Amino acid sequence: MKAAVIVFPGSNCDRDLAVAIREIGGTAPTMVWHGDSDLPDDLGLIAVPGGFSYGDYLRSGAMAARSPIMRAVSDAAARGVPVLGVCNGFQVLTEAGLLPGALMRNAGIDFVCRDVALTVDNTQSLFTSGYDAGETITVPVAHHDGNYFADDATLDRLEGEGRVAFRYAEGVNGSARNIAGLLNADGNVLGMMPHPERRIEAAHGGSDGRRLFEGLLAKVLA
Ligand SMILES: NC(=O)CC[C@H](N)C(=O)O
Repeated sequence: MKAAVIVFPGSNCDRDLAVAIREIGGTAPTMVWHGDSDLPDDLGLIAVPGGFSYGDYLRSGAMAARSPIMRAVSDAAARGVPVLGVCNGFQVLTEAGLLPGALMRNAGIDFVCRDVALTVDNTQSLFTSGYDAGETITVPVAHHDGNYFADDATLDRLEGEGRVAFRYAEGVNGSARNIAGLLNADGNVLGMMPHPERRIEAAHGGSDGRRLFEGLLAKVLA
């Protein structure tokens, strides 16, 4: 199986994701332009990268969610193909309706760019099996629209279904219930604001993000 990384005008973490997938999964992903209509066959993973797609105009991720390739991404997700959205990728996936809720402007208004502590809430998922239950990891964030919102009934349901993958150990951006990463109902789509691809080797200051790719890629690229 192969991986694909979707590239939008304004993506800036597409190469970082590609490097993580190539170095940890052993195979370079196919880079797929947003204007394409089709994805490669036999995909084991679709990665939607961070950045400022379409300059974050209208709302972060709103225009990218309506680009031609996202129809193919939605169809693939519905067939069970794993989809990982990081930062702007998470915003794109919520705007595309693949994940519930919305990512609003950070409560403190400012862009937040720093390492944050995350608790791994669900270690049973496809994406988080590389972590130990209750573990706290350190991964960087860099965003101005990371303030996750959903109504209380939705939040209760998401928590009850074990769909909160990662939580901020302390407040970062005003996110409801400190949600930093969220799974879809079938568990094959993960959106997360922190950047695991920016924490995969000692030169990055640590490798807590690496285990997400190790756990995930061993399964989906086999
Ligand atoms: N690093 C990123 O992906 C930035 C995400 C987004 N455009 C924001 O600033 O909220």
